[in-house]
Formats: sequence, C-alpha cells, structure tokens
Amino acid sequence: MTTDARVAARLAEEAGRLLLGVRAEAGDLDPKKLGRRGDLRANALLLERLAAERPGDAVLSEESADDPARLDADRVWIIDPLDGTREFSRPGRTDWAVHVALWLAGKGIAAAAVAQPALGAVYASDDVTPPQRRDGPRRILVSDSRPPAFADAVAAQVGAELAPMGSAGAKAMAVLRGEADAYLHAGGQWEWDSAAPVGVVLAAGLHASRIDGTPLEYNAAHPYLPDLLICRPELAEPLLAALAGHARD
Ligand SMILES: Nc1ncnc2c1ncn2[C@@H]1O[C@H](COP(=O)(O)O)[C@@H](OP(=O)(O)O)[C@H]1O
Ligand SMILES: [Mg+2]
Repeated sequence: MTTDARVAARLAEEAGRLLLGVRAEAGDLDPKKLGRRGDLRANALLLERLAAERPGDAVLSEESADDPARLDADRVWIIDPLDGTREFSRPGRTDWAVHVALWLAGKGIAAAAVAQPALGAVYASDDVTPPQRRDGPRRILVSDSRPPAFADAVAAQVGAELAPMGSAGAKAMAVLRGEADAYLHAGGQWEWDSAAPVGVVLAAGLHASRIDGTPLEYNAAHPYLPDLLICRPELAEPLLAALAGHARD
C-alpha cells in the first residue's frame, strides 16, 4: 500500500499542477477572483483525491466547513489547498504553496508534504534532509503583509536581518533549503497554515514550536494556532530567549 507520506506528496503535486493551470489561463482576471478560483479548485481536487485514496479519514481544510466529527477521528488530514493566495494572484510570484498533512491521534503530524508549484518543488516528510549552513548574515523570514511587531527587536538581538516573504509553506521551505535560518510568525494563523510545513521541517531535523517554546498541537476544537517559530536547531535557544523578552512588547 502507498504510504501516507507518498499520498501527501502526490496530492500536493497534483493540486500544484492544477493551480499552475488556473494561473496560466487566468488572462486579466481580477486578482481576488483568481485567488478564490485557485482556493476552490485546489480544495475540490484534494477532497476528491483524499476520498478516493483514504476513504473514511477525516479532513480539516481551510476551504471547507469544519466537520466536528474530526475531533473523535484517529486520522485527520489537515490541508491548505493554496497557502499564499495573495501571492498566487500576483504574476511572477513563486511564494505560494499547497499543504497536505496527516494528523494521527496520540502521535501528531505523522506525514506531510508541501508543494511549491512555481518552483517545481515538492517536499515530503519521508524524503528530506537537513539544510547546509549558508554563508552570510543570519536571515529570519517574516510575513510580507503582517510581520510580528517585535520581529525587528528579536532579529537585532540575535544579529539577524529580516526578510519578507509570502506563504507559511514557502517561508518554511526556504529555511529547509538553507536560504534562511528561521521563520517567525505571530499575531494569528490557523492549523492548516503550519501543519504540513511543520511536519516536513521536523522530519528534516529543524526546530518547530510555538514562540514560547511549547509544542505545536493540532486537531484542536478551535483550530487557531497564532504563532510559530521554525529555525535551524542551533538557533532555537537564542531565538526563544530573545522572544521571551520581546513577545509581550
Ligand atoms: N494575523 C493572521 N491571522 C490569520 N491568518 C494569518 C495571519 N497572518 C498570516 N495568516 C495566514 O498565514 C498564511 C501565511 O501568511 P503570510 O503570507 O502573511 O506569511 C496565509 O494563509 P492563506 O494564504 O492560506 O490565507 C495567511 O492568511
Ligand atoms: Mg494558509
């Protein structure tokens, strides 16, 4: 039988291919409509493929009504069919992603994949390696539109520069590729924004936690997970120490 991680990788890749097509045929469609079309079509494809590949599993999707049956389920797919909708609808941007994660009761995120279709890349939890250390100054990625208020102070404390980028998945995968040292977020986010990126980076040996250092927990009744730190393991301690001093600012 195909493993859950392979299913996640294949579905993320398929949804990514569909999204590239939606973008290619968009013409001069209004960006908001293009984003919405991408969200809905990718969601429909993922739901249909999950129902075929893993019938009986529950699904928590950004783009579907929440079915509370997932709270009693042992297997829940947590999906964001198009993360970085805003960037997807802007020509030339590559910072958008498809997230497919599987949560298991008592285990947490057990399989995950993130596709970055505009880069032709799919990252999966069963096939990742830790990044090589990059030369140059430390770099912390933050939201393009909603960077944490205290990010400047935290970056200064650890001698890092900040760099904006769209999409939680794109930022996490940039850390995985070694293009940045950390991804810091606060102020609001949902489980589907981080489940698959966190599953992939943890499998590669990177650090991922809440900004107070506690574990990220998924399949909660209210699936709101407002903050996140992903970083190279050796940076976790200094970054969490800096965050402890600034996150209440
Ligand atoms: N303050 C906030 N509240 C809720 N969601 C947020 C948020 N800040 C970022 N997000 C979500 O996190 C994802 C990455 O955001 P960003 O690009 O700003 O880093 C986006 O997901 P979607 O594109 O799936 O909506 C965005 O909506
Ligand atoms: Mg998202």
